[in-house]
Amino acid sequence: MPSIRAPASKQTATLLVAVKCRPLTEVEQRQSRNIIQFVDKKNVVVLDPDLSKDYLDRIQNRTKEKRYCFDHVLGPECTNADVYKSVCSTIAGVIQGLNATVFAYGSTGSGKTYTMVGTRKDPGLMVLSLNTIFELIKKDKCSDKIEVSCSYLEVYNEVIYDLLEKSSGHLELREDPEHGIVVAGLRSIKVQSTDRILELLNLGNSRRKTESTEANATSSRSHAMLEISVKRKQKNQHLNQILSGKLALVDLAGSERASETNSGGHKLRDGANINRSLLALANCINALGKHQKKGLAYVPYRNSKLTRILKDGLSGNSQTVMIATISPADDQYHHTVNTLKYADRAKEIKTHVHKNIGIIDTHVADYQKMIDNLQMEVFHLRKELSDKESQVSVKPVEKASDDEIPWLNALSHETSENVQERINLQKALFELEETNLRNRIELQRLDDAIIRDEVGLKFLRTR
Ligand SMILES: Nc1ncnc2c1ncn2[C@@H]1O[C@H](COP(=O)(O)OP(=O)(O)OP(=O)(O)O)[C@@H](O)[C@H]1O
Repeated sequence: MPSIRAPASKQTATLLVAVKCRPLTEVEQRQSRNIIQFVDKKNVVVLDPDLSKDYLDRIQNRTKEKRYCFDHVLGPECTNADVYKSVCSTIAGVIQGLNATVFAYGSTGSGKTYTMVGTRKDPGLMVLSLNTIFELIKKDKCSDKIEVSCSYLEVYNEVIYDLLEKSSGHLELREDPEHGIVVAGLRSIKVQSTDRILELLNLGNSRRKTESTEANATSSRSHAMLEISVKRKQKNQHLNQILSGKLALVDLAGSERASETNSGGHKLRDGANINRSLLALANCINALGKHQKKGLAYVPYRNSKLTRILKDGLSGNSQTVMIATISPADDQYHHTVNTLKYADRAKEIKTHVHKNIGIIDTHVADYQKMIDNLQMEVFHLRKELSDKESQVSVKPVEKASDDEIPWLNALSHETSENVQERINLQKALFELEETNLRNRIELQRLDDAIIRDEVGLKFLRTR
């Protein structure tokens, strides 16, 4: 396993928020009115669904009309490829060791699954980002070894299931000191092409819990997360480095009111759990939004499995995109405004992005060998440096006669070359000493770990 080093540099990123409004469905076209107006590519207006309000109400601010501004707003005519274009800048970093999270948030039937998974004719963000990752890997010119693997999970009724396992049991979350929150026992499958991931994606989707509700014929009753992890093994003269980037694509279940979905029994319980985790997510978004405005605030990540899984995407090491999906129908006014209210708060959220750089486990003996080689190199460089220095001070100049001038010119040229070479050697020496020092620290760390293990073993044996 690679050990993750402290990041070299962190960059603060702001959560990117895009709003996608789906078209009216056939039924809605007959029964509902469109209340969404797109002012431009960033501004959207939700009209008051009450048509009886007149001009006077409007100018006296008595209407429920609301105006919002986001990074991108996309109307019903936009395809998933258009949505993808506006958020794809976050995806490319994944093959360079950065983390990215894309999640769709919105009420039941607003188009989350359509945006994330899509259809054959209009593939969703999961498929489009996978295409990008494999295209980038194909175009990559360096000789690094790149490995792609994927996992797919769902959170249903506050229990985590592996969608890539036929009869997955309940999985638990574990806090790992190096990798943060991990799902213990989740299957991660190595893949070599988009087609293979699509196969796994379809398989996972077929296992996902869906129900027909009054609000949506194929309503997702669980939150699903597809995670693509890209490991790039870099080899240089002295170090075996590994860059590991992750892309998490999340299709949340829809928030809903029991009365609207006309549910009872287990459907009612599903709904309550879905709402509970979405409420926890909304509370985290609220707290994080305040946190940016007024200083530190408590963020209740631990209130649901969903928020614990999304913790990194919401405030940790990740470039994050929120796609807020809305319906244009007037009877969805409250849901639409609610979704846009949270999306508006999410604009304030900041994350801290840095590359995940690890060192591939190297045996202690290999480190010793590396240190020996580096010490030999340092010795040779020192010797070369002192030889050059003695050469420069060989011939004292007394008086320059005419026939000595070419010789003096040559000497001056040689001196400046020697000085340059000395500088280069000095630089190389510094670099080698630095690498040497890093290796010693790693060696010390490994020694400490061995001692700790031995003490642990002794303790166990004496019990
Ligand atoms: N951009 C779109 N273009 C055409 N149809 C769409 C679009 N977005 C959504 N739809 C249609 O709207 C309906 C609901 O969409 P979808 O199932 O994606 O909603 P959802 O938000 O995932 O709902 P739930 O939370 O209940 O799972 C579907 O019939 C889907 O085909």
